[in-house]
Amino acid sequence: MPAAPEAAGTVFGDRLPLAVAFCEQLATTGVSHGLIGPREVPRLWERHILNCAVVAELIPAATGDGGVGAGASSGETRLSVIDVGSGAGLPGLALAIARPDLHLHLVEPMLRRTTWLQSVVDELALDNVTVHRGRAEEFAGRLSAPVVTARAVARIDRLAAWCLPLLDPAGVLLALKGSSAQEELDEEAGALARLGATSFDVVGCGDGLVEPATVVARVAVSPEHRPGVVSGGAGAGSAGGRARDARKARSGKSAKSGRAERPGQGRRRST
Ligand SMILES: C[S@@+](CC[C@H](N)C(=O)[O-])C[C@H]1O[C@@H](n2cnc3c(N)ncnc32)[C@H](O)[C@@H]1O
Repeated sequence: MPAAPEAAGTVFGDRLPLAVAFCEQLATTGVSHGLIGPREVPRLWERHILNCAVVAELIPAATGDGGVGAGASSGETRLSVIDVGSGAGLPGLALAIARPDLHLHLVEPMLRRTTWLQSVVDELALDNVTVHRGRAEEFAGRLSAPVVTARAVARIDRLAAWCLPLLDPAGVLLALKGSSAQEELDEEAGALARLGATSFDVVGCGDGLVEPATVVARVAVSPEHRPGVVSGGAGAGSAGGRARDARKARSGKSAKSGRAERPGQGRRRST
């Protein structure tokens, strides 16, 4: 197992032993259960654990009033975050370890993966994580939070169609992306607006901690946004969306109708 770099101490503080235990799980059972490739083991810290944990910079501190999603337990004072397509717990478990003031809801459809995720949660005795088995779309109206995260799950238009219905009013989707982030946002600006996004931008995280910086596509919804409402459709208005709509039409299924509002779009880029 690779040794924890110095930055890990800065990011995880007194929870570093939990991060080391997570790294151990990834390097052993994560590989043997097929959740992470063996070639990733030497770079687990830099490319995966730290790269994900630094996204905590973009998540506000819990205010004490809960910020609790529809699916979260009552009485919860931690800020809820939904991680869609958690896979091997990235970024969900890395964030839960770095930020005990958050409650992470890990949404993952594959049984093999949710079983592994739950075993890691139990092994590390994390009391701020709930594992949910299912596709993000199935949780619209059942689970919501002020922040939704996702890494390597889908292109931004499809991801927004799945994730924006999980956002509370004025909530934000943080999609960990590579260098394609700005291009994807530019290409899917219309689709994002139809899906209810009011602004989007690209931000870099982990300055001085990870190299290169983690690139995040940030998509926000308005204070009037209603959780559970699925507007537009995956890739509505995009070439991919039109192709999917055409396939649905040919197969006799109707494409989802869209709210055709076009709110203002932010395009600030900072790194
Ligand atoms: C390439 S993996 C990425 C896993 C992890 N986020 C990471 O960065 O290592 C994509 C994950 O998204 C999950 N996934 C695919 N479609 C999904 C959906 N509609 N809702 C939730 N998860 C989904 C897959 O099961 C898979 O675990």
